[in-house]
Formats: sequence, C-alpha cells, structure tokens
Amino acid sequence: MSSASNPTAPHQSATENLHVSAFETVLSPRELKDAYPLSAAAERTVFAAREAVRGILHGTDPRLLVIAGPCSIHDAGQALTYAHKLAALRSELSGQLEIVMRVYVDKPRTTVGWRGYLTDPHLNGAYDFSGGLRRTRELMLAINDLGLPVATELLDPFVPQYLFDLLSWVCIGARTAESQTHRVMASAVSAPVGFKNGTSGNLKIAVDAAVAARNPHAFFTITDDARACIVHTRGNPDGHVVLRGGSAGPNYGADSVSEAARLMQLAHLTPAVVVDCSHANSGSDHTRQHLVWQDVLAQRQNSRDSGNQDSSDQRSGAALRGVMIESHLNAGKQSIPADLTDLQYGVSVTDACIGWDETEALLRGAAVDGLGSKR
Ligand SMILES: O=C[C@H](O)[C@H](O)COP(=O)(O)O
Ligand SMILES: C=C(OP(=O)(O)O)C(=O)O
Repeated sequence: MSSASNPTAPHQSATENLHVSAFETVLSPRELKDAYPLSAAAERTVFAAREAVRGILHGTDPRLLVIAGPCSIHDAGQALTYAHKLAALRSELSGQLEIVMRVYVDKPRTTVGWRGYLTDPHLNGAYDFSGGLRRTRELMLAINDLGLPVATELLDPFVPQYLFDLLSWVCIGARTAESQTHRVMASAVSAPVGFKNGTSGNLKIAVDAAVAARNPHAFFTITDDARACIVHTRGNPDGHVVLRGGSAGPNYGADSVSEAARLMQLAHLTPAVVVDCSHANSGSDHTRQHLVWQDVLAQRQNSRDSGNQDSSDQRSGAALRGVMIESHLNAGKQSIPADLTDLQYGVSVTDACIGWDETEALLRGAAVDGLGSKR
C-alpha cells in the first residue's frame, strides 16, 4: 500500500497559498479498504446493528440503544481491551439493550487541542493522517469482528469515504450540526445519524439538521480512487436528536425531552431522542453521568406507568430511545504528557470518563424488566 508522500512546498503567488506551508498526499479510500477489507463477520455486525438501531428509533424494537465508550480513542490496544469487555456485556444484555461502542477518532475542539487518533495518531502534532486512517480502520474492523458495533462522530467531510462501511451509528456533533456540509454529508450516510443540539443548547439546530439530512442532496467529495466527484444522495430517513445540554445547563429532563419530541413531530420526524449523559448534561463532571442515566431510565419507567397519554412524562419516556455515556477502562481524564510513557493506562486524554466498573453497573442496572425487552 502506498503511504503519504513527503510534504511538498506549495506554489506561492501574490494571491495563493499565503498561509500554506506544505501539501501532502494521502492514501485513497480504495487503498485503505484493499488493505483492511470488510470481513464477513464485520459486515454481519454492521448490517444487524443498523437494523436494530433503526427498529429502536422507529419504535418497532422496545429495547434501549446504549452508546458507550471513551470520549476519544488514543491507544488501539486499550480500546480493544475495552471492546472485549463491552462485547461480552452486549451479548449478555442483548434482550434489553442494543449496545454500540463509541469509537471517536476525529475530535472537534472549542479552540485548539489534540484532534484525535485519526488525525494525530502519535499524539505528537505530526498529523500522520495516513497512519491514523490505517490504524482507525484496523481498529474498527477488529471491534466489529468481535460482534460489537461501532459508533463515531463524523467531522472531516472526506473521512467517511474511508470508513462508512464499518459504522452502525453516526453522530454529527454540537459544533457542526448547523453546518450544511455536515447535514448534506449525513444525507449520504448508510447508518442512522444522531444530531446534537448546539453548544448554546439550541435544540432547533438538531431538528433542522435531521430535516435537512432526510432530503436528497448533491455535494463535493472524493471517489474510492480519491478523484474529486459530486455525490447525489437519496436522503437519510433515520436522523434523530441527541440532547447534550448547553451553555444554559442540562436538557435531559422530561420537559426538554418532551419539547424535542414535539419539535420533531411538527417537522414530521419520528420523535426519537438519545440523551448524552456527558458534556453539558453532566457539566463535564464524569461523577454526575450516572444521575443523567438514572433520570433517563426513570422517564422511560414513568412513561410505562403513566395512564395519561398526553402527559409530559409519557411523551418524554416514549421518545427516549437511547442513551450515551463516556466511559473508559479507568475513571477520570489526563493531559497528554510531553513524554508519552507517562500516560496513565486506560484514562481519557479528552473529556473525563467513568471507569469500567461503574459502566458495567450502569448497564446491568438498565437491563431490567419493564424498560423494554425483545419479545
Ligand atoms: O468531547 C470532547 C470535547 O468536549 C470536545 O472535543 C471539545 O473539547 P474542548 O472544548 O476541550 O476543545
Ligand atoms: C464532542 C462531543 O460532543 P459534543 O459535540 O456534544 O460536544 C463528543 O461526543 O465527543
């Protein structure tokens, strides 16, 4: 497989490339897929998980979608250790929960910071994209091969061409849900896509994004051979809303969920909501994620117990289809040290995560009768 070529200095004129220091070629999607082809086992995982997630979102499968995993991947070995644990729990709890692993490799930043395993796999600012693409595809394949489906945030508009076939659930994040580039890209995604509310807490951004992505579009991208092309899409019918809180505070409560459901209904979308227990819903304090988690479960329970079909509890519980947690092998977070041998094992290098023991306890606690079981 060819790899990235050496960076070349750009042609500079009075009006061009004034702020560009180098161009560097990168491997094509086909080269990457030839090196790491979709295995039969991974294809089965992805196909079945997408069907299951669609069933949950559209209300034909009563189980709870759970998206769990690190805020960001920074070490493939540690991610696989986590995946083995989660895969075992997924098969044990599959009657009640559809568990998908967060494998987030392209991180949006508020200003600057480490941009993720795909962009900077060596965590040193070298931006070895080709190495990051190889490592990411190899890791996502290995996780799918375990029978554990993969969820990720799509940030860079060309990256999906390299990974689409491995993804069972996709997120468009709070910083990009209002971006047309991301909305039209989502219209092409073969998996269900969740749109987050804006960092301000603006919920309409997410609903508008799902409406935009449901429609056909045409946009610039690259073919498998990395030629520039226009792709024409049919629209994604499985867009939904992910509530992550905002600058005014959390938005996981019954009133917020019910308002999201109302706006989705008005827009002729299936009212399907996923609650992110982290980010502004926990004030980025991992020790508070369990409070959000318990509230989501209580809303689902209340909805089942409530006789009043028009109550806010009933509406919110009925719309709540999924929950996301940021979870790693060990709790907390760490800064990336100058000497990478100083990294603590299994601890997030971006937002703080809960540890494995708490993750297992939360997942087992959710898999109780009455919250939705596969018949
Ligand atoms: O999910 C991770 C972070 O919340 C997101 O990447 C933004 O991080 P930052 O505000 O630290 O840049
Ligand atoms: C960046 C993330 O979330 P948000 O877009 O909600 O900030 C994330 O889930 O990693």
